[in-house]
Amino acid sequence: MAVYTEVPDGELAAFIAAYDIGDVVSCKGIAEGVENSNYILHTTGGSYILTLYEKRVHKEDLPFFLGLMEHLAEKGLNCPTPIKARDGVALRELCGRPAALISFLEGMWPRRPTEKHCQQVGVALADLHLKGADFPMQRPNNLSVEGWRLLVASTKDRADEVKPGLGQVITAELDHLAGNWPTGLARGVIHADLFPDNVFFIGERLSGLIDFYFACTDFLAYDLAICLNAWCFEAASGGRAGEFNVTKARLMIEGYRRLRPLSDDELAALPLLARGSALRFLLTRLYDWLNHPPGAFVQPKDPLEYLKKLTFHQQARSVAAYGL
Ligand SMILES: Nc1ncnc2c1ncn2[C@@H]1O[C@H](COP(=O)(O)OP(=O)(O)O)[C@@H](O)[C@H]1O
Ligand SMILES: N[C@@H](CCOP(=O)(O)O)C(=O)O
Repeated sequence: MAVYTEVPDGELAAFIAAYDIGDVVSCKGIAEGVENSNYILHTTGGSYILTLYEKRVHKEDLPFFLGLMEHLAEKGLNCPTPIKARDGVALRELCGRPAALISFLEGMWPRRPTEKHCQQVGVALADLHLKGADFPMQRPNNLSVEGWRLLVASTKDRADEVKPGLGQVITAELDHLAGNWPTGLARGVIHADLFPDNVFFIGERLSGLIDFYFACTDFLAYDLAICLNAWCFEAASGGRAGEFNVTKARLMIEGYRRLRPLSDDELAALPLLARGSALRFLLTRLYDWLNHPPGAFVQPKDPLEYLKKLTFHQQARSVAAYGL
């Protein structure tokens, strides 16, 4: 469960008193999520998410994340927007942690993504890229090639504890990607973690995007590659466990292209970008797997799920593998 910092009632009341949102009715920790402490806060004025930013989120990045949410929400993207206190400031401190209130979004994330979900995610991702195009701040992606290099260095010696030969696989993959990573593709603001648990639906209609805490400036098509990995492989259990669903991929890419056309270079780079994205999540999961303290309440995610995805993309010869 992701409540690392407990907030005593007195401190909460003092924090909320800085806002014009009424009085606290209830404040409950949210079990989902892994990075930060999140609470659902009901006041006499409405419902909000209270987030206390924990160790992995750097304080200096918060103006980028909060500024981006505000920018996108103002442009009409359905995403949370930071709530400003009476003094006009959204980023504050609570229990010794950076903290912010953001607006509450209705909806549920899909436990079993369908073709319809994937198509709408493609459209929403392109919408985010277009609406983010004039966001003035930049944030380098610290989980691109140089970040992978650091993660490989810190995991390769113990990677074979998870699967024999894994250390060699990640080292060779990093070499391949570092030597071939594209340079000239269209860049802009990307979400960088648009997994099913960060996309809300009401019924079958996409109702909003959350969790902008990995957002950064990088290739737009890399964001699409992240989504292909996160949405288009069948769930680990069930008849087609782990298989790539080419129909979902085609619908997602078509959905994306409806709002933002992909250049020939972007399409040609897709298999490589998908490999990079698979390595990125393989490495962060591997790092967490090897370093999580025994008894920690957040269960680390399975790194080998992303090894299987990486193997699929290594065999993809062109964008035809993704249904185009
Ligand atoms: N703006 C929001 N509106 C409604 N629920 C939210 C909102 N932000 C977060 N949540 C809830 O909190 C959970 C964890 O949020 P998330 O940002 O993914 O956390 P973390 O960054 O710690 O992984 C989500 O799965 C969702 O249930
Ligand atoms: N999506 C990442 C982990 C980050 O989790 P989130 O709850 O912040 O979306 C993964 O699956 O490895």
